[in-house]
Amino acid sequence: MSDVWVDASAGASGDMLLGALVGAGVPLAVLQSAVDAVSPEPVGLRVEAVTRAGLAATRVHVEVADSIAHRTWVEVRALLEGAPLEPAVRERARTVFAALAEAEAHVHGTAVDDVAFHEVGALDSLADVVGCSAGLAHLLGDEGRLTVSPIAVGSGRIASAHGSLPVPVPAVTRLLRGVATSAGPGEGELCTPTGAALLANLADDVGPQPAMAVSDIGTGAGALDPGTHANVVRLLVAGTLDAETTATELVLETNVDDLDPRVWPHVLEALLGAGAADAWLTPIVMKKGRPAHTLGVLTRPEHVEAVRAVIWRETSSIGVREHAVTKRALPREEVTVEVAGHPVRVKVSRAGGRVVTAQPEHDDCAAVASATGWPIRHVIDAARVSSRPRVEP
Ligand SMILES: O=C([S-])c1cc(C(=O)S)c[n+]([C@@H]2O[C@H](COP(=O)(O)O)[C@@H](O)[C@H]2O)c1
Ligand code: NI
Repeated sequence: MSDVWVDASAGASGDMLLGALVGAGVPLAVLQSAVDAVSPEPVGLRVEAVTRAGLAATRVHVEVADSIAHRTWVEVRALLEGAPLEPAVRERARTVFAALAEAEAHVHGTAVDDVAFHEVGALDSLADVVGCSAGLAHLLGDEGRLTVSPIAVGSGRIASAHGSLPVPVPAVTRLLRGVATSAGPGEGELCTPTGAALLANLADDVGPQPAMAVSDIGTGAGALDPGTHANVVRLLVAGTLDAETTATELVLETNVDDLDPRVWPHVLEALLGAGAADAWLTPIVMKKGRPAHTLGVLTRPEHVEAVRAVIWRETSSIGVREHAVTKRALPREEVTVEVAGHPVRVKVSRAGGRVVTAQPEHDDCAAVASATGWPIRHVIDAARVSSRPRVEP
């Protein structure tokens, strides 16, 4: 299961979306077997690497020898219902064609069941809708969300089965009601009825790219290469974010009331040197009202012998309590930024893909403060601000 974002800022068509899906890593066989399941005649899908205005893109050719120039919505629905398709694929394809039928019926003033698709009813459109439905079902699984950018529709006029049509064509304007659209980067029909029906009906949200750690990118091209802009649709797949980790570690504790307090910093340093994940002191008042300290150490099991040896050697303790604890940790990464020309490491942690902390390394900040004479709190602020564009989605 992955979340997906489609960038339709240069428009979209069924074949462009097929290309973007294959470019993002959906096996061609996933699309081909869904198309084979529905098509009454052989349909071949062929992949070609192309460029559009200097961008490398994937084009999927739909190769058909369709004998029927148009199909009614009732015929298309029967094909979908009779086909051995995964339910998630059938439902998506049915929803998309139902939307196309409703749009056509509205535009031409006919009953939905009487709609006869011309161009959009041919086998290549069936392949576009069913292939895209299968590809998206493959990426999204049960829980993935599909977000689509505002859609470029184009401008001008085109020739169609209805003669010359204004762009966006009437079916597209109907299909994209309520969806953010604009003319976009070039003249002509940038968004076709099939592209519009797929995006408008299969998207969970419309908007800019959501927070995601992108793992795969597909750039899909259709037949048109207008030369004015890269006529492509991009599809970004969210990777699996590093999961929160869970580990069993040990906490060692001992109460000490008779150690020269000046040696504690050395003890803590020696414990960290022996492999402890953390070591700390807590002031306490012990039996008989004596001021004392609890020494606490967190360590992975493989370091417990060495840690215990430091306690025996460096402190006056003659007994420790040891218990296993569950340690849960967020994934973290390190980025290095520059403050006044000096490097400062910043530790970044994420939860559910969102940055929850960005903490500049104190030693680096102290080094910059002493090199520049800046107050250290200003160095810390500057490091945080510099890290922001690098760490926030
Ligand atoms: O096939 C029909 S009835 C049809 C209707 C309309 C309307 O806007 S109404 C437009 N078109 C044009 O056909 C081609 C193919 O569309 P695809 O979605 O199959 O790529 C396209 O240029 C449409 O604008 C067809
Ligand atoms: Ni029409």
